[in-house]
Amino acid sequence: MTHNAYDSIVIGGGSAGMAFATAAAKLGARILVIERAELGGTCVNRGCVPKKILWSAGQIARTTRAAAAQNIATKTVIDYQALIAKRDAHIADIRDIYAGNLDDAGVALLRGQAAIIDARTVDVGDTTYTANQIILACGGRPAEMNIPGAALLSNSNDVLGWTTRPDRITIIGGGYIGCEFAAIFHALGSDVTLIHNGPHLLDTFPKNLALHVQNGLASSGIRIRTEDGVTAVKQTGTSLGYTCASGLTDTADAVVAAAGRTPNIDQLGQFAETLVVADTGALAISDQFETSQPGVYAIGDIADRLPLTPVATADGTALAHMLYGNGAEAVDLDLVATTTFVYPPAAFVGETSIETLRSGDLTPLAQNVLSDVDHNEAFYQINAERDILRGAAIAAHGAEDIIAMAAALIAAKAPVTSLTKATPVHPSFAEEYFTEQPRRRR
Ligand SMILES: Cc1cc2nc3c(=O)[nH]c(=O)nc-3n(C[C@H](O)[C@H](O)[C@H](O)COP(=O)(O)OP(=O)(O)OC[C@H]3O[C@@H](n4cnc5c(N)ncnc54)[C@H](O)[C@@H]3O)c2cc1C
Ligand SMILES: NC(=O)c1ccc[n+]([C@@H]2O[C@H](COP(=O)([O-])OP(=O)(O)OC[C@H]3O[C@@H](n4cnc5c(N)ncnc54)[C@H](O)[C@@H]3O)[C@@H](O)[C@H]2O)c1
Repeated sequence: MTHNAYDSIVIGGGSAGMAFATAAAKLGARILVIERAELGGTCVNRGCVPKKILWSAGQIARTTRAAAAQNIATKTVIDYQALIAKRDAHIADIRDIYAGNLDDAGVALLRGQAAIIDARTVDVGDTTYTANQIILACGGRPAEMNIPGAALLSNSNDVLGWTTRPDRITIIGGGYIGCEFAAIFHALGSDVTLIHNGPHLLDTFPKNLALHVQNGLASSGIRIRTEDGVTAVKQTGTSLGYTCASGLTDTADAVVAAAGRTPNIDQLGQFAETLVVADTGALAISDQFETSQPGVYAIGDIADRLPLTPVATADGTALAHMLYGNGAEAVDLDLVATTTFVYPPAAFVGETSIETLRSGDLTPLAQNVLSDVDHNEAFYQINAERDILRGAAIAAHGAEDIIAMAAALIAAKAPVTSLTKATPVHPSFAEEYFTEQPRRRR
């Protein structure tokens, strides 16, 4: 049977697909979304949302532990099962809201695994659907590791599905996911080892910020092994035994692979093999999100952009306006703020390898009374070019919010002097770099 009632077929109901579909439908287009699993995709079900809820619980555990160490509170132990139940109920609500949003916008939703037949045709099971454009918003999945015993490894999907917390966890890969899981599970009470193949963690972050995070994780009690990797895993009684390239052997209750992600291009049928792939492994696209096949577009993690939710969402919305509205521009990747949710969170935006106006480690006055027993110092770096703000890196409580303000100043090409014109709050972290830094420079 063939259905031909659509302007665009969207494969994938995650952040990118949802944003495109609702925006395009509101512009009057007839849209079909095909989703094989839960609406909301990675971010809602297996990424940002469940992770940030665990991170928040870890924050509570750390703060109360610090307060208990200073004899001003009793220690709090997080009930992991209750936390997971509450988290999953919250996620189910988000999925319902997403289904309602599609319905309200008049988007048709089909559950199933889609395969592209040609630039206008998609099959789901025995049924064929055609449209003027096909939008690939299929996201990615955890990269598999090709080592003996790989089947014993957990990936980020498994970790965020855990209903009990392992006591001893080893994590392979010191990128966003590895650092976040290490910080969160250590905060919740697990013994954590983090093994990374590069010279330092977070190799896509400004080096000073990455080293600050690494020192913080290490001084909180996480064992970090750089320039190493896991070469084999095996079952050893009730634990897992593993061997490293360096020759080290150890055991853990869970060994987690956090060694990158693979775009879901290979699950779309033979036609997808004709699409040109960029060096990153994601689909090469034009400024208008078109792949190498005219009429086939790619947005979100499957496209060669930045694999972050706000980029997926903004690109989805932009493509809808390009195809059905008055046009739009893709977001400027140089102005995307990003954060790794460790303690405190570490964020950066813009150009951080040019002239550093000032940078340093701080123990903010505002936090002294309740500073954690382990490492909890803040870090900041402000970069400028010819007295125009160009970049910022911050590790501090609230960095994920502060960095958005820095991004706005940088987008506005604000002069460095704008930092001194406004007066920040006291006591606060902001006063340390908003006020003192430019004044000291003069
Ligand atoms: C553990 C973790 C934590 C993260 N934390 C953050 C964070 O804090 N902040 C941030 O900005 N980003 C974070 N990310 C990244 C963020 O989740 C992704 O960038 C974002 O979800 C990408 O959205 P997407 O729509 O491109 O893909 P997805 O959300 O993966 O959606 C793709 C959808 O397509 C469906 N699909 C795939 N193939 C087919 C097919 N053939 N047929 C039908 N359906 C198909 C999938 O089931 C899926 O639902 C995190 C990622 C992970 C893994
Ligand atoms: N807070 C956030 O915004 C957030 C959180 C999680 C994920 N994400 C997104 O998801 C993407 C994927 O995250 P990720 O952490 O899986 O990937 P990543 O690419 O950020 O980090 C993976 C790291 O693992 C290391 N590695 C690879 N193979 C290894 C091996 N065999 N042994 C030891 N180390 C190895 C790599 O050097 C790399 O630094 C990120 O790039 C990011 O865009 C964002």
